[in-house]
Amino acid sequence: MPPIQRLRAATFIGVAGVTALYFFYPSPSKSASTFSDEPLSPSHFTPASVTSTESCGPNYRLITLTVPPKLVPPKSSFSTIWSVFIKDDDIQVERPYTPLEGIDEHGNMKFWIKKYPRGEVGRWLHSKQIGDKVELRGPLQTWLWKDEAWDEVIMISGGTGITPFYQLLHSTFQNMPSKTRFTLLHSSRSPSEFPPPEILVPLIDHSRANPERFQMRLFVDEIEKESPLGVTPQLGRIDRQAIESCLEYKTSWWHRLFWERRQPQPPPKVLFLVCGPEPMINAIAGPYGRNYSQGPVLGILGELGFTSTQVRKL
Ligand SMILES: Cc1cc2nc3c(=O)[nH]c(=O)nc-3n(C[C@H](O)[C@H](O)[C@H](O)COP(=O)(O)OP(=O)(O)OC[C@H]3O[C@@H](n4cnc5c(N)ncnc54)[C@H](O)[C@@H]3O)c2cc1C
Repeated sequence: MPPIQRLRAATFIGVAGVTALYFFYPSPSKSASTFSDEPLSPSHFTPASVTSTESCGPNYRLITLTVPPKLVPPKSSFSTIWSVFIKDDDIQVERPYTPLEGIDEHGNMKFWIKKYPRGEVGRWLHSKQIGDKVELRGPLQTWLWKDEAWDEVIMISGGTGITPFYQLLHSTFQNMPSKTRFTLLHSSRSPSEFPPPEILVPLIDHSRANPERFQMRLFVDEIEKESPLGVTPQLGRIDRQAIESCLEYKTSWWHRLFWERRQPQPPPKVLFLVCGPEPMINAIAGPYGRNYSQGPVLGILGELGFTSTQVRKL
């Protein structure tokens, strides 16, 4: 074979080998071992049992997975906001899911899980019955919440994107008092796709009891029936006006007139957290960068002049 052909053949074999290695070599996470007597950890899988599974709308289920209480690590191992990887044993793929209220001392974790028509792990989890075993590993840090770092936190979610925000709010409401003010703007396609009462009722109750600390607004693309739970959602997408209205300073006129004029206040430290389907993230905060890095702040928040230190895409 002439040298040029030999070089071409060697290059072809090299490229094919690297490509095959990329696709077929097991990643360390998926091939992590399973231990049934070691505490829950990100580095190995732990068997959990399905202890509850209930339908809440055509494509949604609330599923509780339980690990033996002796395998629950100390509370200090879990920092809000965290998730676990759940492994679909049939095809050996894993996806992250967010325990709504973290984990309790009995080893229970409750999840709100959506099934997509061609989605692998969501459909597999929906098919599981009480008593079935599911392997999971974690906790994995989705994003680390630091109390007192922000005056105002504005969370914008679509669909199951509300789950990390529910975990954050559930944990901060329990650990009162925090001075941070929270606003949640959540959007679903229609009222029948709203998060279930287990998620919405505690949030609505908290916003009614503590309006100065927590406000929430629900948005829908279409209204096909009366909204549940006595909340009136706004028709349409979360737009620039909805976001700007969260930023209006919420104090009485006499406070502004007599107090702030004498004591000029520094601007509040505002943080935006955004979680949901990609088109929504793109419109609100601009697309992710390569390999799910944050990318620049574009979209509505970019237009409003917010920077990467003030915006986090989860
Ligand atoms: C940190 C983190 C926490 C998460 N927590 C939760 C949670 O608590 N509950 C939950 O239900 N999901 C959660 N997710 C999403 C979850 O990990 C999976 O991406 C989702 O369940 C789809 O996986 P799948 O295997 O079923 O579908 P795949 O096989 O990955 O996708 C198959 C099809 O579904 C479509 N699809 C997949 N995801 C979406 C989407 N988000 N929007 C629109 N179409 C989509 C794809 O376009 C594709 O056509 C979380 C994701 C992250 C990163």
